[in-house]
Amino acid sequence: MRISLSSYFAAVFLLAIVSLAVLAPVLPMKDPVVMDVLKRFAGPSSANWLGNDAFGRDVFARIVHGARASLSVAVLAALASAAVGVVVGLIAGYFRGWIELAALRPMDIILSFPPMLLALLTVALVGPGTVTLTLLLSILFVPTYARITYGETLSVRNLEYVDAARALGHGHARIMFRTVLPNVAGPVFVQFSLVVAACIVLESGLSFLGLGVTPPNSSWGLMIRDARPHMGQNPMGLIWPCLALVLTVWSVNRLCDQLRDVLDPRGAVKLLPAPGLLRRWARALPQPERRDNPEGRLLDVDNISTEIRTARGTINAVDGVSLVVNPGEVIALVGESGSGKSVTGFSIMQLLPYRISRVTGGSIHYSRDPEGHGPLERLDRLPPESYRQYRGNEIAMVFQEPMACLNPVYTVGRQLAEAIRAHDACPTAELRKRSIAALADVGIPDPARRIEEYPHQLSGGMRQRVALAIALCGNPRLLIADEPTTALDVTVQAQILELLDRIRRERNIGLIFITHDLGVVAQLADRVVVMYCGQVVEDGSVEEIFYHPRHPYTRGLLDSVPKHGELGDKTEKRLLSIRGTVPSPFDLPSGCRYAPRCDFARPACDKGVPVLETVEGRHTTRCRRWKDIAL
Ligand SMILES: Nc1ncnc2c1ncn2[C@@H]1O[C@H](COP(=O)(O)OP(=O)(O)OP(=O)(O)O)[C@@H](O)[C@H]1O
Repeated sequence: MRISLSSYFAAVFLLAIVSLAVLAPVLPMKDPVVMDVLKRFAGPSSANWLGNDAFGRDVFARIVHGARASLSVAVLAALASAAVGVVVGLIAGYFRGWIELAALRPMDIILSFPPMLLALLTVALVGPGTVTLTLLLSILFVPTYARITYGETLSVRNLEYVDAARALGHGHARIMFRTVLPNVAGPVFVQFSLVVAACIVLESGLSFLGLGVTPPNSSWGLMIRDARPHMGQNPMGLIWPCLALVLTVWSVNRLCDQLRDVLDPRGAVKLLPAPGLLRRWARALPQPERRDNPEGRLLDVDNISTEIRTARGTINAVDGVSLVVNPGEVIALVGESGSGKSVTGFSIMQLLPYRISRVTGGSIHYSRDPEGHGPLERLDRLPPESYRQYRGNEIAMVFQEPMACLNPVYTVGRQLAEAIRAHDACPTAELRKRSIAALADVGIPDPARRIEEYPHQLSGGMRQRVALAIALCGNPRLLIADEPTTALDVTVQAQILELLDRIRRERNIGLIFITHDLGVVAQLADRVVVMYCGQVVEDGSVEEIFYHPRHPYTRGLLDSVPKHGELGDKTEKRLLSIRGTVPSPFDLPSGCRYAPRCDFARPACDKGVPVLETVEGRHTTRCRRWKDIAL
């Protein structure tokens, strides 16, 4: 990134003025308060570089000491207000609800007062002085930071990389400060420059009015106040403090603007350390209910329903879904867009859209025993803090769009290191080695170089491999992959599928593969669960689903797949599409939800929702007519 010449100038000017201000007491300078009436309005000389003011005081010394007062008040106030405002904005935007209300209302109250009026009132009541001024300015500018951070947090909090951080089992504080904050830091930096500038101007204004820094101390506002009555006689007395003021304000703005560009997205802001305490606390939280696991299942989702509240009303995005995953087994969850596949995955991961959705019924059990047959633990009743023990460590998730779920401001190495550290206390010296090994494991060439790169420097396929490497850092035994290949081209798609298959076999991971592409399913899955309008309409082995479908919707999906030799002659015919469209979740048919689009529907199909009937073994269908129709 190119740094402009004006930024260099701003940096040099600020460095000079700040150094002078800090070192003022030890520099061999004139005393800024000592008067010499004989030198009244004397011009610049080798002894007095910028001349003398109306009381014969050295103007250069007063400018430097004025910088000390103006800058310390402004920077301290801007930092204090930033510290409070950013935390308030983050908490309000991240948690929302009543916390949002409680955090933001006081901000609105402060904002409703014009700053100058409030400053005048307070200083008039408390009395002028540097400490009062700093405190006052700090309070005045908290709301501006809070509102900016709040707005930015709202736009970031639902992005996939925040979900991915949750999926890794990170706590709220860690997500807020290490995932969300770096992504909202840009506007906060710009705001910091504006607040410093505004504080310098306000301090000068109040000192000019005699309500800020008090004589004999020096400040730029006081200098302007002293020079104003003599501006005809000695215009330079006014120009020097004004010039110092303008150049400082401009330099701060310029520099913060450039800093924002440097830090986002190709730099990293160092933030709070990992809250290990929260992790330890999570281990002491309520433990799940247990039940026997004679069949050795890894995951047993039984009849879960999930509702989502929208502006138009509440929808049952998932309605009585059951599925079972055994260790090392691949379950493909297929169906058209909006059939509830992702919501099923999010329900298992407890990553449903915050506050607007919840699992309303059914149960989700998971076995932590790597040997199988260990007890099944009930996850759906666990409080979120307890559930975090499972996310990342036991159950991980990869998402459709890797660019959106990788944090754009961190290098690949740092994101891997975070993921590794989230699961075990890996020593810093080993982190790099383990990050490189994790990348090599997902087939990334030259991993030592790649860990130094940012997500935008990688191809789509590589990003997905990185996302997978991050998801695997906690050695999960169940992986939910939500359309991980949809955003990739066909060749890369095939490579990612091969990779998933290899990793699954090597680690005996159970995989729920969410897709709308039956072609992909044939390559990877052991079983297929077909979903339509939030319900499972057919569940069977790959052979049963591909060669002996027992639901007309499954047949329709199969007919929509482009010709694939390995699927047998049934698909080697003209490409068909299912007529009609998926019904709106607000207006679902009262009987079989597929009936309006089904070529085999009879009037009886509209009466009551059909139940899942067993065809044979674990093969089930939600079609009343499966015995009568030839598919
Ligand atoms: N955050 C949300 N707010 C409102 N409705 C939602 C939200 N997320 C999902 N839905 C609704 O829930 C239903 C199921 O959505 P879901 O994303 O699970 O479908 P899907 O089968 O995964 O589709 P796709 O293949 O397009 O991802 C849809 O009707 C969808 O509109």
